Amino acid sequence: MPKIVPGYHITTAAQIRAIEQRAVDEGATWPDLMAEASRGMADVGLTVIAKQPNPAVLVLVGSGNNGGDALVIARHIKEADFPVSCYLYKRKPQADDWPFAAAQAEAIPMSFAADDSQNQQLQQLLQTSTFVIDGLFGIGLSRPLAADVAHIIDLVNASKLPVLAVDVPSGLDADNGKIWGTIINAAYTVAAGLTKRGHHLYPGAAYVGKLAIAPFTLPDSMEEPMTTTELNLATIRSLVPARPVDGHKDTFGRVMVVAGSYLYPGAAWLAATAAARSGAGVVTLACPRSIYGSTAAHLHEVTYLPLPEVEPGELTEAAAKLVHEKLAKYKALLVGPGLGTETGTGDFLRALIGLASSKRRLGVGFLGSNELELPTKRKGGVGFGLAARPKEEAKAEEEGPVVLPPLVIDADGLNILATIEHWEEKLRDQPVVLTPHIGEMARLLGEEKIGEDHPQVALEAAARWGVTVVLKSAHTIIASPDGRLALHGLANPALATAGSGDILAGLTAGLLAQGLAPFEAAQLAVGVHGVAGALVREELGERGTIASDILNRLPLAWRKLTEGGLK
Ligand SMILES: NC(=O)C1=CN([C@@H]2O[C@H](COP(=O)(O)OP(=O)(O)OC[C@H]3O[C@@H](n4cnc5c(N)ncnc54)[C@H](OP(=O)(O)O)[C@@H]3O)[C@@H](O)[C@H]2O)[C@H](O)CC1
Ligand SMILES: [K+]
Repeated sequence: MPKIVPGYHITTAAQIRAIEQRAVDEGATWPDLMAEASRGMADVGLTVIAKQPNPAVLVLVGSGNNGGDALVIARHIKEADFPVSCYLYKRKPQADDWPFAAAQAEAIPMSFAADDSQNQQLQQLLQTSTFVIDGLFGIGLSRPLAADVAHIIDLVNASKLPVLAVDVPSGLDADNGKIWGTIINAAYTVAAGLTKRGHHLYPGAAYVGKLAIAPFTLPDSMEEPMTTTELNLATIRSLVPARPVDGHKDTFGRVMVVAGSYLYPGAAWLAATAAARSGAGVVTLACPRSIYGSTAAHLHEVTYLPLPEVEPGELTEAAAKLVHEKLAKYKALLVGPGLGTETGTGDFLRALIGLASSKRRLGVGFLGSNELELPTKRKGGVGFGLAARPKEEAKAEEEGPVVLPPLVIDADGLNILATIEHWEEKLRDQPVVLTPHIGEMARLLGEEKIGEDHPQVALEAAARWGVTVVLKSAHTIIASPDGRLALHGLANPALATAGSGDILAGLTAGLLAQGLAPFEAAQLAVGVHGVAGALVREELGERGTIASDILNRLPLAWRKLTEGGLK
């Protein structure tokens, strides 16, 4: 089985070039590669063209191999007996340009942008055409578009004709979804061989339209490992953990959710309910005393650990001790949603995860950590370890060291973290998932705003901090410290509602409790959250939806994932 799987692996421009090179090293020729990819792209185009009453196709041809593909596609359209003409940008007739020569041999009409300074020919062609193939630029575009070609793209978009983009819509940066000035607004995009990161990342992803993949014989082996995967229904499904019929509460794991405050009680409710709806066995909500009564009055499916406050809205370091005392049985800990960022709450969080506080340093370690150096007796150490190991549990109780289960830090937990110098020292290489949105990410990085290449930002941060990072935006990115990346390309405005992040954090913790590794738990949480969001949109539309609509559709989302669809 090839190591590279279309629809699963996503490439960068450099990776696709390495793949092409390897295919050539293994005996393929460049014309072979182009012929194969272009055949698949033409087939997608022809299915649409064939449905039009009097189709006439205009093919835009650039100077590189994307334009080469477009010329081969033009021939296939001609062979299928549909009228076709080409408009060439910076592509001069040259003897060694075989795609050009082959198209010319078929007597396909050619117009040259170089002879059309006012774009009159182009406008005429657009008026007499019913369909456009965009082969101006593919993965070779990595600088702002020249004004002349930007104008060509604007005219094509203004024509409102359906466009099929060859590999990527021209104007898109294939590596990061950036738009180089302007971009073809494609109704269809056919990726050559594999999808590229840019297909899945906004703002460019909004112009991709329906995305298909043209088959391309992939080399069986690649020196450079394929590290980016696509979170689609199939891949999400593959992550769902088995649910033994004889399972019980502890089989499915206990989750401790530390969330909520006087001003933000709803976040606690959303995060804890999502953890419960993740399939976890038991959820305990550790929330400030000031909201305990009202929360417990309507959230009945979780157990509670009311936490002491300095005053309503501000926790104390003593609350951390209380959580530590209960943690031994828990397989995952979520901290942050709606906590607020008061000073006492900051002290609480530092103490909870064993980060140095202004007053003193508490030792905290993590579950499953080899490097855990638990502090000596009675010093109140905290580390990561495997929960519910009776001996260690007893030892922890006797000696004081606290073992943290896999941890999710979200929202205000991240805002507090960002105020602590070298916060990553404690978390590095531990089973930790951070779930920042763009603003929280900037704070964690100590920057005003993050770079435009979000996958790169997330990957570098995950590697630097040694934790899994879920960078939330219209296209959520999940980066593992070992360099793996998962992209969830389906933007869903129904998910962009207050409280949606609390649900994602609760789901992630719930899946960690069920034994998934951080990168897998994060992907599945993003995936099932997305499926629930899609169900909300299907049923209620995009406007007026609230976070609890998503929460209520989580069971259906699981059913859709495990039973393969709803009736
Ligand atoms: N398996 C596969 O993925 C296959 C992909 N194929 C197709 O090949 C293209 C990539 O082709 P490439 O030639 O590397 O690059 P492009 O065609 O995208 O563009 C390069 C040309 O564009 C010029 N350029 C670049 N930026 C600009 C700009 N801002 N303004 C104007 N012109 C620009 C560039 O000129 P230079 O001056 O930089 O040299 C090039 O002339 C891929 O996307 C697929 O469609 C193959 O078919 C094989 C299989
Ligand atoms: K293109």
